[in-house]
Amino acid sequence: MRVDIVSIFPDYFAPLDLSLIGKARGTGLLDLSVHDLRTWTSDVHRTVDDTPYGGGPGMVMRPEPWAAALDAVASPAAQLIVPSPAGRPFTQADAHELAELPHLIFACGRYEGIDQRVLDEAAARMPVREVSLGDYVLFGGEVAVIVIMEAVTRLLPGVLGNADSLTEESHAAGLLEAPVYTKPASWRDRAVPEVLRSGDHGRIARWRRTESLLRTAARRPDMFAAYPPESLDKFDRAA
Ligand SMILES: Nc1nc2cc(Br)ccc2s1
Repeated sequence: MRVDIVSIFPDYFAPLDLSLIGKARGTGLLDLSVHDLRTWTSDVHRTVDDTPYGGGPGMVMRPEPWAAALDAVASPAAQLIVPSPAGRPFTQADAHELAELPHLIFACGRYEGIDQRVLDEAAARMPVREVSLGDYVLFGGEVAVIVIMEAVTRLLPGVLGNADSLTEESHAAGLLEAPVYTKPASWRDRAVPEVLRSGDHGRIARWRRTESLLRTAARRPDMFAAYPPESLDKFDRAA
């Protein structure tokens, strides 16, 4: 997968040199380039913003540098991802979709955002997704891109050592993950649920599914309501 990130703060992406994303870059699973938007400015002050038409607070990112940047990094297979508080909610399903794509371009907005014509112009040549990571406002899109890059990269074949982890995790099957435990069997007088130490894999699977359903019902009624009723098995805590 090829990924191009355009930002006025390229140093924000140093974390993408670390851990499994850094390894994916090293092995060639991920071809990631980070670009400074100011590369495509033409004035001595390398200006990327200006005052908003219609008035209002703050500044808006100028279209010209963005148009030149996108022209420079685009490819016929590229899709543009723009984190925005006004975007569609980003979900695990979106992460799976993006993980299948050959080329992602991330545009990191700052200030009050990017001139809308940049997105309109881009949409004439490639799919454009404005995505939100939650109902809050950040200083810019950089942190959101790091989050999306983690969610997507871990789904790329070969990145996670144990691909099985992807089947059990939260949101994988439309449910939240069951609680997890490790040694010691008893810690500060708190014991690991006996079923998990029973060796009875059928019981363990039922217990985990029940815990997932209960957690989802309690913490994410929206997800629980969307869970297909035919998939609901009886709550069997006597697993
Ligand atoms: N939650 C989010 N806030 C912001 C702010 C800016 Br400025 C750009 C992108 C995003 S995504």
